[in-house]
Amino acid sequence: MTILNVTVDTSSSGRVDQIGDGSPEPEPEQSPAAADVALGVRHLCDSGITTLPDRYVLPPADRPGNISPAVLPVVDMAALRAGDPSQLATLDAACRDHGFFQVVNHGVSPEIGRAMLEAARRFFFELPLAERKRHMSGYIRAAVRYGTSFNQANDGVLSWRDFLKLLVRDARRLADDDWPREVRAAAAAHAAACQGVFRELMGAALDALGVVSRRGELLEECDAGSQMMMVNCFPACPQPELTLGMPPHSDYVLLTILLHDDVTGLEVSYGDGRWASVEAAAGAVVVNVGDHLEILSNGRYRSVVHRVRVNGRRARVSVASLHSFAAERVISPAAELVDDRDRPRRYMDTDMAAFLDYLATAEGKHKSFLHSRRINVSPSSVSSSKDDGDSCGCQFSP
Ligand SMILES: O=C(O)CCC(=O)C(=O)O
Ligand SMILES: [Fe+2]
Repeated sequence: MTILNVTVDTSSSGRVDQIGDGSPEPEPEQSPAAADVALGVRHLCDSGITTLPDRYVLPPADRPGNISPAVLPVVDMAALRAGDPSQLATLDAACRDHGFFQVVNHGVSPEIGRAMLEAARRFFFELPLAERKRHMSGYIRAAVRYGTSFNQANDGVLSWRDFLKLLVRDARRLADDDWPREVRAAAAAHAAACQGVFRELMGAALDALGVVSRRGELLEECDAGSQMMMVNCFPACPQPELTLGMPPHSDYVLLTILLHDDVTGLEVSYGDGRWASVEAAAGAVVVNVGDHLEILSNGRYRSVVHRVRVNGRRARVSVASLHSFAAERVISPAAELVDDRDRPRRYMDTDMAAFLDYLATAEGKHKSFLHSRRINVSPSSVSSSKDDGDSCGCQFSP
């Protein structure tokens, strides 16, 4: 996988770490409080705050409330590899009805994930600010970017999150010299493992969708596509009930492979205002469908809105590996999934320019990009009655 001449880094929806949100260094005229905010939540915690600064306080309607656990479908990768048709049906249903699922028997050594999380913790919690700051950058194509919140330049309310973005520039030489040396080896091993899982799941998803004519070509595009790892840090928060670690968003990619520690926090939307918390079996990998796969599948698969809740007692660390085609590629519904009779085309062509245009005008509305690409079709002309037009919603009832 090589990402050359990429104008904009591919990332998940709504984030501008890839677009450049101005200098994260505090401006000289900023008040000390503003400067602290720009340096991230990890730094705010070190400064000894006991209440949540106003910039992080969400309006009551957007605060996290009571939720129940989500029951994520389980996809057995070993059975998929063995060509078990019922497992392909399980994957198909998971992408269609849930958008999130857990993968077991993926073949990735648990040591790789453990080492990645340990390296992330060392980076965020052991490195002094002066060291971490060296990786702060406003340069949009930086292979490394240390930042805070979600879309720091546009966020009306900031998110209780710091992150380290690691762009994979060359899949054959993963240990990028620009990546912080504290995480380099662990991140390279983890990135390679995620690529393998992504490739296998995409092959199976294309089979399940019946995308046969261009299957090989599309998988080659996956191999030559984009990968970015977002290493997220959600420190323990003084008033967790007033804020979020990540606001509601969907991921602007084909698939996201998610690794997190034993602290819960990820929540998925039912699409009707209710949320469910994601818990995966030990050793399982959590995977979610992104906007590009929803479009490629012409709405058969769902890119589900999710968010992260923070915790009053324990810090949480997660690593999202975001995978798609090359960043400059136009994404359209697959030809096999569109016809003039009962499967009208449901999405406009989408590219990075459309995404950036949307972001520039959509302050805070991280979750609506996909909706802006939808073509309204009358329900009577759609064969699948499953999709009620709200692509955010999913089914997680036990
Ligand atoms: O921390 C998590 O569990 C989710 C992170 C996430 O949604 C993302 O990085 O896009
Ligand atoms: Fe996400």
